[in-house]
Amino acid sequence: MTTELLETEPSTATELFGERIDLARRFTRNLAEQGEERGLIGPLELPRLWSRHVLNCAIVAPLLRPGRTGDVGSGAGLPGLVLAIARPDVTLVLIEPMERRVAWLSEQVEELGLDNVEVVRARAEEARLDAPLDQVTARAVSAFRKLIPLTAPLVRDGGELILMKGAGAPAEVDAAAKEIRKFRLHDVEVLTLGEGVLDDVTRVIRAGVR
Ligand SMILES: C[S@@+](CC[C@H](N)C(=O)[O-])C[C@H]1O[C@@H](n2cnc3c(N)ncnc32)[C@H](O)[C@@H]1O
Repeated sequence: MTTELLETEPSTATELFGERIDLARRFTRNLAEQGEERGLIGPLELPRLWSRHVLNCAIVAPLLRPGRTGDVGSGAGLPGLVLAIARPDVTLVLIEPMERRVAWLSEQVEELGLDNVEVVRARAEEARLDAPLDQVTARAVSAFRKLIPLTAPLVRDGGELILMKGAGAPAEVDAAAKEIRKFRLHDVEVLTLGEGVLDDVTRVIRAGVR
């Protein structure tokens, strides 16, 4: 596939990835070259692949604690692979049910030489993990109230959900009152990341898991 339309790398990329910028460039280029034909990104995404996707995910990296973070519904590796590149001190467990997406994720782990990623082919509600996770991320998987039962059971007591959301995040929190109580989430907040840094801010619902 042609990568002529690939967005010029924004200068913020180097700030967000530091010395790991070359890995981020390789991942972005691989996604630009193969993403559309492999059904990972839509045809209109190349001109905004850095700003709307890769950087939008990288801005979340400082929220991760050292330990094991799951990414439910990783798809193309957003945010899971981007976070693994930005945070080599964190192990990312990518939980994705679709075989061809799992194949892509595994290939990228190998190609980029990432030693802090585990790929698990499963639906989140059926995933059998060795140990509870410290945190779980998800992006563009489903509404918060539906994500809670998929993600909270995977997280240890004292861990967190970090769910990437759009402008409707506050309304999603309001709509999830029943699930928040049922799964004993606490300190549920909507964060806005990247103001003045990214073209489009990133919104995150962060919640503690008891
Ligand atoms: C719209 S894609 C988003 C992919 C990626 N997170 C992104 O932001 O580009 C949703 C992904 O969630 C996965 N998915 C759907 N239901 C799931 C479930 N119950 N458990 C884990 N993954 C799921 C799909 O296979 C798909 O890869």
